Amino acid sequence: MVSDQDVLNALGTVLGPDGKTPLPQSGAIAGLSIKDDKVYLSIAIDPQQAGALEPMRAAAEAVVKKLKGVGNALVSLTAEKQTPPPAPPKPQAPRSIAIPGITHIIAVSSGKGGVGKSTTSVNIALALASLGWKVGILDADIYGPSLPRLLGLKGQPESEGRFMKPLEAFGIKAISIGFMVDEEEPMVWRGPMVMAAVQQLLRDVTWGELDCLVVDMPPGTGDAQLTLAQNVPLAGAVVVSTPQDLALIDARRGIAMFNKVDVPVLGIVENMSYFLCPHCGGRSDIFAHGGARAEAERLGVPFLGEVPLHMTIRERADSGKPVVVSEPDSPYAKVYLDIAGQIKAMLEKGRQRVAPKIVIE
Ligand SMILES: Nc1ncnc2c1ncn2[C@@H]1O[C@H](COP(=O)(O)OP(=O)(O)OP(=O)(O)O)[C@@H](O)[C@H]1O
Repeated sequence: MVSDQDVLNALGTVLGPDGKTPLPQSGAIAGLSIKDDKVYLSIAIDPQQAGALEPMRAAAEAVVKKLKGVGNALVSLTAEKQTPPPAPPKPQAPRSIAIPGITHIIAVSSGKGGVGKSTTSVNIALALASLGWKVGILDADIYGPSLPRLLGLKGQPESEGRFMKPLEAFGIKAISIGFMVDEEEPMVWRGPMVMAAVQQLLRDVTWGELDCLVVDMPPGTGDAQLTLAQNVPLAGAVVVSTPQDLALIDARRGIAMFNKVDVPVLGIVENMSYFLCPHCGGRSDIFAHGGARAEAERLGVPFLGEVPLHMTIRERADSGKPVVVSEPDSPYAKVYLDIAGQIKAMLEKGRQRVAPKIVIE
């Protein structure tokens, strides 16, 4: 069967809407899905240009159809509506196709880097597993894939035909975008490229049956993050922030991004909320903790919990044995278990994603 990468390689010979940049790098690929031998591709364009860009659409369809293993290809031009429709919102079919076997997919995101998003993702994933769920984690952090380090994983995933077998640690399945790129090779990721790589990690991996797949998103709210939030069939998103005002401004942007694409925000986690001294156990509110709780209240999203800044959390995370599994009875593990419990309850209650409004021209 043909892969997303094969399709993108073939599309490299077709110029995108500006007539200069190859389609995969043009930023215009809005969606790609492959079902058996059928390829569905959508290209985002300015609706005014629908007629002029028909030859581009036809050329893209032709090159994909020519690929070995492709029985049929359907390429469509799409455009997000420029002016909001006055009609009341109606539930729509989800734009992104669900992944068979996976019940819920959640994103863990942060408005900026370095706030402890990956540490939080891994501990939440492990906490969900210890609450009895079958869990997977997908590290989509293009700027610094850290899952292998956090879970103490070594080696590459084995392939099973055209599928990749996820690695396993502490009972959860794990795959990282780090496996798809050469670390030595600098590369500029565009939103659609991230999406193509993530689609591959979502769909070409033998995840099996999962109650929840946790996606560790790239930090920030740019093009790559927006494309991901829009195209992965997310049941919800968790936003991680530190308590400083600046981080909270970024967290607010993150929440706005998910609101824009109608992904429900399951809540905010305040990481490095307060400092717990490893010697005397005393607590210091270094960054004037509590900002994220206030922000969550202001924005009307749930506040999931405060994770202290503590040596043990860092040491355990950085040595590949996160606190939730290495010190399950510690107060730090309890914080993550409590957060995971709230997430699990919300997902079980079935807060459904409402898909963004898309117009097919
Ligand atoms: N609550 C915490 N207490 C102590 N150290 C922490 C805590 N959370 C994260 N850290 C440490 O902070 C560093 C950055 O964390 P992490 O890699 O999870 O951040 P990130 O937001 O995913 O970063 P990036 O966006 O750059 O990938 C790591 O060394 C991690 O161990």
